[in-house]
Amino acid sequence: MKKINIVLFGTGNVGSTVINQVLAAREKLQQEENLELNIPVIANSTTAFFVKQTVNRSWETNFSASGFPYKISDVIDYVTQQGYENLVAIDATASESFVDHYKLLIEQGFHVVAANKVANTLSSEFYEDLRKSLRKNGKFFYYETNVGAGLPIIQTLHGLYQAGEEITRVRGVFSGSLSYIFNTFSEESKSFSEVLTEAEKKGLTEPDPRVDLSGKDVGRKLLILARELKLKKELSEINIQDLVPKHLNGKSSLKNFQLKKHELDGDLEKLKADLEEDEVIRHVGELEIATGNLEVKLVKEKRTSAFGSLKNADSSFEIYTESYGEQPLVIQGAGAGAAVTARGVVADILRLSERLN
Ligand SMILES: NC(=O)c1ccc[n+]([C@@H]2O[C@H](COP(=O)([O-])OP(=O)(O)OC[C@H]3O[C@@H](n4cnc5c(N)ncnc54)[C@H](O)[C@@H]3O)[C@@H](O)[C@H]2O)c1
Ligand SMILES: N[C@@H](CCO)C(=O)O
Repeated sequence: MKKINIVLFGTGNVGSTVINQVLAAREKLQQEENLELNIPVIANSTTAFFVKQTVNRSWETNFSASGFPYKISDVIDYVTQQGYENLVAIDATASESFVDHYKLLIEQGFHVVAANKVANTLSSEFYEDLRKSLRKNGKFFYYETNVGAGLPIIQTLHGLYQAGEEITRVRGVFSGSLSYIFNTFSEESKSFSEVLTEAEKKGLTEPDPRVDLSGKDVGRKLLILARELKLKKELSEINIQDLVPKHLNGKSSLKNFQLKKHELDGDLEKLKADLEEDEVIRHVGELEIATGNLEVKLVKEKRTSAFGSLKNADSSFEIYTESYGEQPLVIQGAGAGAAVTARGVVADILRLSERLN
């Protein structure tokens, strides 16, 4: 039986769902694939919980009762003492600083699966350095959920690129959160801030929704795709329409933003009032390969158009290539949400496990 040992960082919406999905799939994987997925360590920003083999369905209670403050070195020492094989670190945090541990984890024997987009969107130098470290240590890095949550965007684009296909343009509603927000705001007579609160409660937004509203999250996704296509780009080079007023971002706290988010309502109400009867607002990202132009913006779309008819938290990605010609390859479906994202993380773990002994 092949054994995979998962160390999961981030027990929020996505991370906790990953644990539950792995536990639910364990028996079937053992019987059908001869594969044993264990989760001996789970950790959030302050607390870790270690067990000998794997956490069980009472993990939340056990984590609260027996978790303890930890440092990353405690986790490494523990898995080393236990002699675990096939170690996989899952980054289900949204942390800007957790990625500083990747190199150490890789050097200490971990493969990495990340829902967190930060590692792929820091400087090109960090990006290349991380890949050098993976090659040097014979480790793998999977991050399909970085773009389109559970949708197979990165693997599709990567496969086309590797196969020699000329990709000319990628255009899409990249953000599941903003899709939900603008789909709902365009249709219903609720204020923008009310709809935003709804999206937050449904676990569709980033932990800090300003990361979505500022366009940074979609900017990150564009950058990740651009880098898959070997374009040398930085986040600062993307033209991003920012929906958050300056005084509510930057040094201003998340708490202050939550108190004052109704200040966004005026501008967005005005945009909505300017729509024709057959139009809706959509948040799109565009990547033009020939010019290297990456752009994130709000647009007006006809209700009947491909993007105009999107529902719920659906994302839609149009990939224009030489062989597909005028009609792009389209990938569409829920672009945010804990269940679909966690499923994408579990699928990454399984793809990774196929490459391990
Ligand atoms: N929610 C979605 O639809 C979706 C889709 C695709 C990708 N993602 C990505 O998944 C990640 C998690 O999103 P979420 O909605 O579950 O967030 P969340 O806020 O619900 O959970 C984040 C978790 O990370 C933990 N954490 C923070 N800093 C940490 C650190 N330094 N070390 C260990 N743990 C730390 C927190 O304690 C918390 O448990 C984000 O990077 C997000 O961009 C989310
Ligand atoms: N906030 C993100 C979650 C998935 O990364 C989105 O809307 O797409």
